[in-house]
Amino acid sequence: MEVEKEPLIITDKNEMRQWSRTMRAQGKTIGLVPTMGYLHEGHISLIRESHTHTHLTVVSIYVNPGQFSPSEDLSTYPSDFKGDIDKLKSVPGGVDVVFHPYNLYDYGGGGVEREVRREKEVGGAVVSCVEERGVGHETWVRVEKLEKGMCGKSRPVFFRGVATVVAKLFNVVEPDVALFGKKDYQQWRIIRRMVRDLDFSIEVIGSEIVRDVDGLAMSSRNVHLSPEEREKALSINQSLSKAKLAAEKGQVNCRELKDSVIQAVREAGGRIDYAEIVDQESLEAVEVIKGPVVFCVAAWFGKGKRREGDAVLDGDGKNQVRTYPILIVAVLSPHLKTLTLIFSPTVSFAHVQGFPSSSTYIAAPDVIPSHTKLHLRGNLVSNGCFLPHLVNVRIQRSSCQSLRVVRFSSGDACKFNSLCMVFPKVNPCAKDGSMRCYCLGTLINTNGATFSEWVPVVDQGLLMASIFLTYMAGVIPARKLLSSSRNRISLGDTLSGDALLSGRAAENDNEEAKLKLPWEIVEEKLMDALNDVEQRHKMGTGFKFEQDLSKRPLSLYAVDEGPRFRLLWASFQWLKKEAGTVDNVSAMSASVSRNDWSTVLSEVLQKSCQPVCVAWLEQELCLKSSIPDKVPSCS
Ligand SMILES: Nc1ncnc2c1ncn2[C@@H]1O[C@H](COP(=O)(O)OP(=O)(O)OP(=O)(O)O)[C@@H](O)[C@H]1O
Ligand SMILES: CC(C)(CO)[C@@H](O)C(=O)[O-]
Ligand code: BAL
Repeated sequence: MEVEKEPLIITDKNEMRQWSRTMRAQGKTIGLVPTMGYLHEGHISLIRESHTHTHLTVVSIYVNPGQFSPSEDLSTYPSDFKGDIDKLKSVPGGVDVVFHPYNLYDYGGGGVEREVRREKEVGGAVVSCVEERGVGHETWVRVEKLEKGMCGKSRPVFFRGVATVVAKLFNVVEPDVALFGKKDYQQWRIIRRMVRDLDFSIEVIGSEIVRDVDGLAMSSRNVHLSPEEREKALSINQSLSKAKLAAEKGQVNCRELKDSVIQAVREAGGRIDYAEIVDQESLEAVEVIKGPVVFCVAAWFGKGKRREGDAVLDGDGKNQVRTYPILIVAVLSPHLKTLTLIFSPTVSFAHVQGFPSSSTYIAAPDVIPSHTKLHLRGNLVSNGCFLPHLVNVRIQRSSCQSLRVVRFSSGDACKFNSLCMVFPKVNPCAKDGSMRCYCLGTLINTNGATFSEWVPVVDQGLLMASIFLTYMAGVIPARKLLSSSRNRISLGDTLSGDALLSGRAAENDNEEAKLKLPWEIVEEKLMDALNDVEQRHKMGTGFKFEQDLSKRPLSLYAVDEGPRFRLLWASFQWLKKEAGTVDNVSAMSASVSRNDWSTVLSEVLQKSCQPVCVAWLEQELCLKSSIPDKVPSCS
């Protein structure tokens, strides 16, 4: 096992708080990933997400007795602390601290742990294993409305215990950001509400569900499922996927959508706890889909073992392809060896290797883990034509995930015009909702394109979109690393999401940089990148354009290092100019709220994406020589 970083293990609350305060005094930001241990890829995805937001990451491992009633499975909850630490050691980027308290309800001498006989808790009293032990803890946080439905119905003390222990963790760890999985959708919403209502100064981020190779949402309790039960439990995800597809095709009647899921789960031998389509914010049941909703399901399989799953439906049942919460996008061409993918909604990165032929894929983001190497197998193009189709793609990783990929037919190319780009979390300031930008549709004129022309045109547009996302995600090479890691600055490396090479991440580390305004920092980095590229070209170590570039102007080769930085440069100038028109963004940076930022960014992006892409495309298509001699301006 390759050790990335040895986490510091802290068991004492006061020591934990002291560590956090020391780090914060040094200007470091802290991300907290609360867990109950027995870690899997779902947890790891939260850690990766944390890396994109903060300097340091704390993972708490604590099986909280406060959220279990005495009749629930506290005593059989799986645990393997040593195994957890081993997993955490090998997470890319590492974990700084594992907070593993023995008892978070120990206040030093006040309470007495004692056995209470089971009979005492029957009779309607709402008690958790904390009260049962008589430790004297009596303060609970309740998020009164949101906790009522779904899981709250069958587990009356659950959310009270979750909200309370998370509030305690927040007070002990004092994080800047906290990360939760949307697998437990209601829990995530409840924590967000608690943070808002109690004025915690913490950003709560929801992370997409990570599924196992068979499609089952990863979960610590899955270990209790027998292979047969596991197989049956897949009915939740499978029927939810069908319901999601039906909703995307226009089915807005929730009764019918729910019935189809309930029936499928029952037929597989599951006992439904709940199957609800609810408003994403209020969690109130919805009868007809008109806005953003989420379909939550919990069912029992086997002896009291339960699986949960959920699927976010985009509210507007009228739209079809357009309502995919895309992006991305693999841009695949036969001559390419690797290519960077950028996935929304987490704006994460991956290389694609070994793809078989020219194709463009749009992947459903809910099933894509971040930082993933993809290996596409089989002939994905049949009869020279793309059919809208779902295919399974294996991901090269020890724990394989399944990846749903939507292929578009050449006939669907027109639909592509109306595809909206979604920039959900282009930066940590983005709101929970998505920022939409319709720039691609008009840029790519696929009308009348033949099959062979269509792919490169679309590829080109998508790649440019990716570059924008990359820019916005802060993945611009850091100044201090440019010279020392020159040989690493290739298309793949630069976009790999490697925290070391990430402009935003490196920027956070750079004390000097903090003193400057964001625009200046980015400007400097870009200038360095461009100078670096030019120098390497002069020294003959840079990328050589293909001889026949002019014959294939839309080839992806046109977007190698130099052009890519020039596009970023052009984008930057445009963004700067646009930013000036909405207000002086540099000056605003210290004062605007995070939500204002996302609105500003959204507007700026919408106004600037298309013209800058067009300007850049014009520049690049006119390039006769292989060596760029000047930085183009797009104004
Ligand atoms: N498959 C997953 N994808 C994304 N996030 C997940 C996934 N599984 C768990 N999480 C998140 O990890 C955090 C810690 O969860 P927890 O330790 O309870 O694990 P779990 O797998 O959810 O356990 P359980 O089997 O009890 O449901 C929660 O925010 C949870 O939503
Ligand atoms: C948030 C949490 C760690 C609180 O104990 C738990 O409910 C979980 O792991 O989902
Ligand atoms: N992630 C859910 C924790 C629980 O079921 O207790």
